[in-house]
Amino acid sequence: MRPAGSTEPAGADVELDASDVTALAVRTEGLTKRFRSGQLAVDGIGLRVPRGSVYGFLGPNGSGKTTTIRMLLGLVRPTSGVAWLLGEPMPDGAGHVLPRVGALVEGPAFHPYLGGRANLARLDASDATADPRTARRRSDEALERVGLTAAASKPYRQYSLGMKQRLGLAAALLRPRELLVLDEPTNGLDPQGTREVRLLIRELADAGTTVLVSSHLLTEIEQVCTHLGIMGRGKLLVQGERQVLTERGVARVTVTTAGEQVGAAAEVLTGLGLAEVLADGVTLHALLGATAPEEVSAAIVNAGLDLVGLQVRRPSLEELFVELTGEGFDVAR
Ligand SMILES: Nc1ncnc2c1ncn2[C@@H]1O[C@H](COP(=O)(O)OP(=O)(O)OP(=O)(O)O)[C@@H](O)[C@H]1O
Repeated sequence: MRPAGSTEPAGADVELDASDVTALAVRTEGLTKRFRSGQLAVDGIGLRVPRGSVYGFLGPNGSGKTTTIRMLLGLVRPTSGVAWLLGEPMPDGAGHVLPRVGALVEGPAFHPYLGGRANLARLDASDATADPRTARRRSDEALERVGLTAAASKPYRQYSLGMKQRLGLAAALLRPRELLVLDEPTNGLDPQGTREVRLLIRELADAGTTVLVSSHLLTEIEQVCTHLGIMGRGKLLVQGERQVLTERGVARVTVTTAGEQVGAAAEVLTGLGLAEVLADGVTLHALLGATAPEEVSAAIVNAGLDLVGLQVRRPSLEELFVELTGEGFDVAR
C-alpha cells in the first residue's frame, strides 16, 4: 500500500493495461476538479477499486467524495486526470459502461406526484435495454429489496428523507449491475435502515457486484468494506485493504518502572531507537516502530532496571483516520 494518488502520472496519456481492466472496477489517475469558484474539490487522486470489492470511500464532509463520484459517473467534467469504469474511459465510454453501473447520487430525478412504483416504472421505461414485459416485476422486486413495498403508491413528495434514499437505492437496483456506486446511502436512515443498507450491500457483494460506497460516518459502513479509501481536503490520503489499514496504525508502548528509574529507562528506550519517548510519572510512553515489545522488556531488564509493566496499543481505525485527515469523524450514534 502507498499513499494514494501521489506517485503516478496524471493525464490522458496513461494507458490502462490488460490486468487493470480485469482486476479493477474503478481506476483514476490524477483526477482533479477545480470549480469555477476556484475551489479545488478533488486534488489529483488515484483510485483503485478492485472488482468484487466493497470499497468504502470515506472522509469528512466536504472532503471531495461526491465530486469524485460525480466525475466517475460523467456528471461533472474533471479539470484534469482520467477515470475508467469497468475498463472503459469516462466520460467517453459512458454509453457503453453506464448501463452496467447502478448509481445512487444526490437528487435523483423522481417525480414528486408519482408513487415509488410509478417512479421506478418511468425510469425503467427510459432504459432502452430493459424488457417491457417484465417491467412490473423489476420495480416490485427493487421496492421489496429496499423495504418500500408498503409505500409503493405513496407520492414521492410525501416520502421521508429515508424513504427517498431507499427509492434511490431501488432505482440503482432495477437491473443487475456489475458495479454499484452509492453516495452516502445511509443518509437520513435510522439505525435499522442503516443496518438494512449494510445487509443489502453485503448481499449484492456476495452475488458478485462491486460496490463503491461513500460515507462520512466511518462506523456505519466500515464493517461491510473489504477496502477503504480515505479522503481529506480533496486528496486521497490512503487506500487499501481494510485489514491492512487496520494493522497499519503505529503501535505505542507504555513502560512502567520503579519511580526513580524513569530517567534511566527513558535512555534505554531512546537507545533502542524508539521515538517520542515521554515520561508521565513512573510511566514512559513511546512509539514502538519496528521494535518488538520483547526487545523493549529485554533491554530494560538487561540495564538492571525493574520492569513493572509493559503495554502495547495500536490505534483504532478511527484514530488512524483522525490522524490522517486531521479532522474528527462523526461517530455514528
Ligand atoms: N458546484 C460546486 N461549486 C463550487 N464548489 C463546490 C461545488 N460542489 C462542491 N463544491 C465544494 O467542493 C468541496 C468538496 O465537496 P464534495 O461535495 O465533493 O464533498 P463530500 O466529501 O462529498 O462532502 P459531504 O460528505 O458533505 O457530501 C466542498 O468544499 C464543496 O463546498
